[in-house]
Amino acid sequence: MTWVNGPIVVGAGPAGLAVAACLDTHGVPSVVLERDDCIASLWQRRTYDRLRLHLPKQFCELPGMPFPADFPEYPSKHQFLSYLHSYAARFHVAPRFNRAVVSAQFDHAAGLWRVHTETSSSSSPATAEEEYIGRWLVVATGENAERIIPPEYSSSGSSGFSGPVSHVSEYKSGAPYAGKKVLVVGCGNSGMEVSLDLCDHGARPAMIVRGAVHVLPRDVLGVATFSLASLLLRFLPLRLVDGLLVFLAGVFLGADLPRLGLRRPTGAGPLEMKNSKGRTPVLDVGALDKIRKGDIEVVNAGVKRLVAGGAELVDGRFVAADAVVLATGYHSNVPQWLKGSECLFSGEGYPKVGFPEGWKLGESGLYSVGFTRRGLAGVSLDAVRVAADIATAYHNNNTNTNTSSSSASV
Ligand SMILES: Cc1cc2nc3c(=O)[nH]c(=O)nc-3n(C[C@H](O)[C@H](O)[C@H](O)COP(=O)(O)OP(=O)(O)OC[C@H]3O[C@@H](n4cnc5c(N)ncnc54)[C@H](O)[C@@H]3O)c2cc1C
Ligand SMILES: NC(=O)C1=CN([C@@H]2O[C@H](COP(=O)(O)OP(=O)(O)OC[C@H]3O[C@@H](n4cnc5c(N)ncnc54)[C@H](OP(=O)(O)O)[C@@H]3O)[C@@H](O)[C@H]2O)C=CC1
Ligand SMILES: O=C(O)C(=O)Cc1c[nH]c2ccccc12
Repeated sequence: MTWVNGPIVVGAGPAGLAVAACLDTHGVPSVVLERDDCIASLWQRRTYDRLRLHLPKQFCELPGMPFPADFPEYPSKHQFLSYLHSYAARFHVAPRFNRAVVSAQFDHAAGLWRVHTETSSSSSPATAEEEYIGRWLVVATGENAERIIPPEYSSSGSSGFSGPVSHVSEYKSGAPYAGKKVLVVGCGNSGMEVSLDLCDHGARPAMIVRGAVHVLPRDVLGVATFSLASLLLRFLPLRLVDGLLVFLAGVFLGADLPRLGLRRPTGAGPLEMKNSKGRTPVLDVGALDKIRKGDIEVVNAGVKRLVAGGAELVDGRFVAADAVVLATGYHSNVPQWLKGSECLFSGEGYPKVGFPEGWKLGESGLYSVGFTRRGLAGVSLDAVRVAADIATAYHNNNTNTNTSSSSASV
């Protein structure tokens, strides 16, 4: 059992690093528990080679340390990772790796959090278990903790398809797919960008687009669309900004998107959709051109099941494929390990109280960082608030403890 004098932070992605760094600047020690063997494992292990930040860098930096001045407006994943390594070093964040939190529960009698971890190593079949105990628990496991594999693509849902079926989190580049027909499922940023990458590597992608999607230009006349939106949001209501974004998309991307198979949702606009449903608008970095040229085929139907040589669609059609890449999204894993806090976290693993309040959850010392569907900017906002709140309690607590212990010793 390990007593933690300070908060226990679960997850060493940007959110865990940011909150631990902010705590450090407040003079509060913390223990960061990470299931993987490195920081920012989503970025390091589960993303493709060509990935760049798709918001301008000023919206993606963590509290207390700007990106190096020579970074481009949209840093590459390698640049982002080198920034994160420097960030962790600068703020003395040294996570405990290979510790997957399997349960965390508040012990009401003791007024403390009890956190259990498991370590499985490839060299030994035995699983090591540990218990950490502390007054505060910070959930920083992210909105993208687990990949989504829809049932029609699971081995039990498919019959006779012999090609590889993988999730986009395993995709590095299109090189192994050269000359192959690849079914890409999903048209979020991952599906669009992987389809583009497959084209660039001489593969032939067909992209399953079963619903509607907001596509925006990443930049408009050299200005980042996101910067423009952030500026407009200072003066105008969200609905109006969304209307302007859709108008700009029509002007700069063309009015033929529905004809290409990319229908825009009729209800919520792009930012409203991001905030309410977590569905990020696609920021186009070149896939649209490839769709227009016919290099990426858009298939407007869901898949019923995978069969020999391809996929049977729900409308009865057949699409040939040698391989399938699932760009079907991610989900939070908080309900799997956070016990007894169902009144605070939804079944989907998000705080029940929405932005901007969801960073502090109840009175038991439970906090969350990175669940506001606002990307890295949201992470930073949460981290600053959480660290300041915990620091106040930590320093008050220490003052009281010191006073009582010194008076006891008198
Ligand atoms: C491909 C991709 C690109 C993105 N690009 C951008 C972008 O350009 N700009 C932007 O603002 N946002 C972007 N995002 C949003 C993304 O959510 C953030 O970039 C960021 O990674 C969120 O940080 P996080 O720490 O909350 O989550 P993560 O980066 O997912 O980190 C969570 C950490 O918790 C660990 N963990 C999970 N469960 C456990 C457990 N039970 N026990 C211990 N550890 C655990 C994980 O291994 C991981 O290291 C992108 C997301 C994806 C998937
Ligand atoms: N920085 C960058 O450049 C990048 C950022 N990202 C970010 O990562 C996060 C995750 O993105 P992404 O991986 O694209 O996931 P998303 O959740 O954004 O998209 C999932 C896609 O899969 C589709 N889908 C889900 N289930 C099925 C199914 N059973 N059959 C057919 N289609 C299905 C969805 O369509 P439907 O609407 O029909 O459910 C949707 O199009 C986002 O926030 C995104 O912005 C991702 C890549 C690059
Ligand atoms: O790329 C992502 O996943 C992000 O979460 C970044 C992001 C936060 N808010 C947005 C609004 C529009 C497009 C991207 C984002």
